[in-house]
Amino acid sequence: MSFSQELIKASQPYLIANEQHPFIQSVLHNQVDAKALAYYIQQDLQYANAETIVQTALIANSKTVDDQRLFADQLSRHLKSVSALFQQLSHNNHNEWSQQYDAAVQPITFLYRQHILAPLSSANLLAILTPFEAGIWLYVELGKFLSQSDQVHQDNPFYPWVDELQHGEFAGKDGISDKFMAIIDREAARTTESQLAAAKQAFLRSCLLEWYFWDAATKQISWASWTESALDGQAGEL
Ligand SMILES: Cc1ncc(CO)c(N)n1
Repeated sequence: MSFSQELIKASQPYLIANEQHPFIQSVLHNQVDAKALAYYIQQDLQYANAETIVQTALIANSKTVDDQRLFADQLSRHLKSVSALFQQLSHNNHNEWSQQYDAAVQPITFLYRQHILAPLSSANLLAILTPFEAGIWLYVELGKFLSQSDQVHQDNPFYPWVDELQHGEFAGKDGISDKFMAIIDREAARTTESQLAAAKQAFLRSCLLEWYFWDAATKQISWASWTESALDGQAGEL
């Protein structure tokens, strides 16, 4: 079994948990809560900014021009798709695009951003790529799940997201997720057991943080709501 196959196998329970999350289920039934979607749009834009930083590090830590070009091309596509997709989602959700971009980074977004940014100081391609690719892989799988349900149509405000992940540059044999997995396998073949174990843990933690990302949107978790619960002495629930 290749290392990427091992990652995909180990993350199946996380994928199922993401599919079952009330946010994803609400998409499936075209009952997305407008407040949850507005929160998601704002916070995912902040996550996408961290992805931009990760991709500049992937370019900087590549050993070949071919790798640099692959990462640079993907960064360019990322920047184009981020604004187009989020403008569309904002429009569908009746949110003013100009108000979405500068939102404060809320707790789960903060954690997830830190998680994908943490390996940058290692200057190690496998360590930097693996937790970032986990998010892309999971999104492609969720996109597949939603589109194969045949229940998400153009009248669904989340439709552009599903469409982007199925027909964009992400999915399929020539999609970026498979290309990133191929680089992960190439790097995994020449590293140590302990680095592999760390990369696997980072991949699974990304899948876990994806679940919390939907959960944060559903509950609109904020530093203010966290502070309120803590200072009120309420039994802590995320
Ligand atoms: C939270 C999250 N995970 C993964 C992706 C995929 O790029 C994204 N845009 N946002």
